[in-house]
Amino acid sequence: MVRNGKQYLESLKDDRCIYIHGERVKDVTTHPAFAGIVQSYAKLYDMAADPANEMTYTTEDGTVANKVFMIPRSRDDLAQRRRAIQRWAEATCGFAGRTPDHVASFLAGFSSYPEVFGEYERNVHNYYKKARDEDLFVTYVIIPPQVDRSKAAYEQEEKYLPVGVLEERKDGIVVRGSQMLGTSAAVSNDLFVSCITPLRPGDEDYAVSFVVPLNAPGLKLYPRPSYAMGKESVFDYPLSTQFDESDSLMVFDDVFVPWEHVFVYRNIEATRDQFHKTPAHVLGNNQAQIRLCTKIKFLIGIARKVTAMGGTDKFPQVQERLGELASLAATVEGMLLASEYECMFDKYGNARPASRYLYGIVGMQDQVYAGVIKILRELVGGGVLQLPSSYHEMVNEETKDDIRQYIRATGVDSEMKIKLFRLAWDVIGSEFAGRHQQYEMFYNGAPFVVRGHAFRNYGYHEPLELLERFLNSYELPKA
Ligand SMILES: Cc1cc2nc3c(=O)[nH]c(=O)nc-3n(C[C@H](O)[C@H](O)[C@H](O)COP(=O)(O)OP(=O)(O)OC[C@H]3O[C@@H](n4cnc5c(N)ncnc54)[C@H](O)[C@@H]3O)c2cc1C
Repeated sequence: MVRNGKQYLESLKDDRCIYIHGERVKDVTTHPAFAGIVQSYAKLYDMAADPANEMTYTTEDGTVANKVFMIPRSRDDLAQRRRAIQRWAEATCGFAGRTPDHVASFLAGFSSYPEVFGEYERNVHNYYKKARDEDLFVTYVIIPPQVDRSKAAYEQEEKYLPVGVLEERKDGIVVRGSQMLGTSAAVSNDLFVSCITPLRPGDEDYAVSFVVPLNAPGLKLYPRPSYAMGKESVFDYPLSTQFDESDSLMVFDDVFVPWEHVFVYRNIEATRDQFHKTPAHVLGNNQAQIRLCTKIKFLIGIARKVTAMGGTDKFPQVQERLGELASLAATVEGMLLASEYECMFDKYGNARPASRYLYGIVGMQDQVYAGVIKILRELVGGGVLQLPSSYHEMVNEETKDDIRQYIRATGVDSEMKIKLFRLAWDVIGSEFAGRHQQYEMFYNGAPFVVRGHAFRNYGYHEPLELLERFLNSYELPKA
């Protein structure tokens, strides 16, 4: 089954426990902090449910599901999956990072490589099929809260700061503690919980993975401030109002998890292997790179239009900067397509995007995004700040003529100019924009972590062979 937007909205009315700006949220679908993103996600579900968008496929079990849940078995599967993910990314201009396709990719990866989960393998399969066939929106928290990064989980000053096993029961486990940083968790159905940072011997109580519904008793969400709230119009803040996914600290106040929702239990090796031995991490990162590629294209569109509007694109220096943007965008897209073209097949027949190219771009992502923003900032100049404080000045009889007269571009009316420059500000300067710079730098791990992926996945045999061949081609001269 593929849900539509209305079904998604209904599924969120479940009395989940969210505290924001001093109050407990009664209905996440109508609360001003979340209503914008909920509507945006509802549109994604409507898109997927519309056959014209070709986002569904028939599963190995004969059911019909969204392609974002697909286990790719060929290069063509990867391409089909990419096109489905790209449709969603285009609908949010790449500004929604934790759309349902992200964790759907992880779940597909888990289910496609069962041996890692040992006795819990059936739970993984069953849950994957449930999420796929009920079209569930699953998000994740896989990072312990920031307390003391120099210590192992078991060495922290209290036992249940990161989430860990409090009690084992006949019918399941009880967990206590917290985890960062649930992007979109407030507006999803289920939460996958685990730990992707390295665990050490002694950390067994934290070496778990499981899923819980967002309304599980004892589960509490503390989102950061909303960037949508207080923004009166989409015109003034087109991204903040529509795509603020929210990020929440998740608190597990003795949450019960039935055994059928446990994937890994007190097993350090399996906690690590679920991400890196299965295709989960590559598929999740492949989704993230498809989104990034779309986002950068969108930003380049803004740069191109801003410079054309101001006539600056006629200057060679500006063309050089646009060329720099073009190179960055083409590098991201090229690496994405190369990872698909050079995909590898594991022993279960899963098609995995080639890690050299995938992690090559993952390792540069913070620099690429920061580079694009820097150039865009340079190209828009102070134009983003010579705008009136809100759309009111554009419609108020007393002020609208001044605005129309002085905020303009050759051949472009003031409404179009302000619309574009407002959008540019929401990309480079608003709180929403700042959060996105933090997001692209950290959502996948700190920069030293992502560059570690690039280091481990490059495959140095080829350059070393090249080097050896050359070194062996000459010798020490005889005396
Ligand atoms: C906007 C946003 C959304 C996010 N969404 C999610 C989500 O949905 N789910 C989820 O699970 N996580 C999410 N995260 C969390 C993300 O995974 C973490 O931010 C990331 O793993 C890095 O952890 P940290 O932020 O605690 O940084 P830290 O690990 O504390 O690192 C901060 C800095 O300290 C230094 N440092 C720390 N440790 C070391 C070390 N061992 N060696 C050298 N230097 C070190 C580095 O300079 C590093 O950049 C999100 C983060 C952001 C910013």
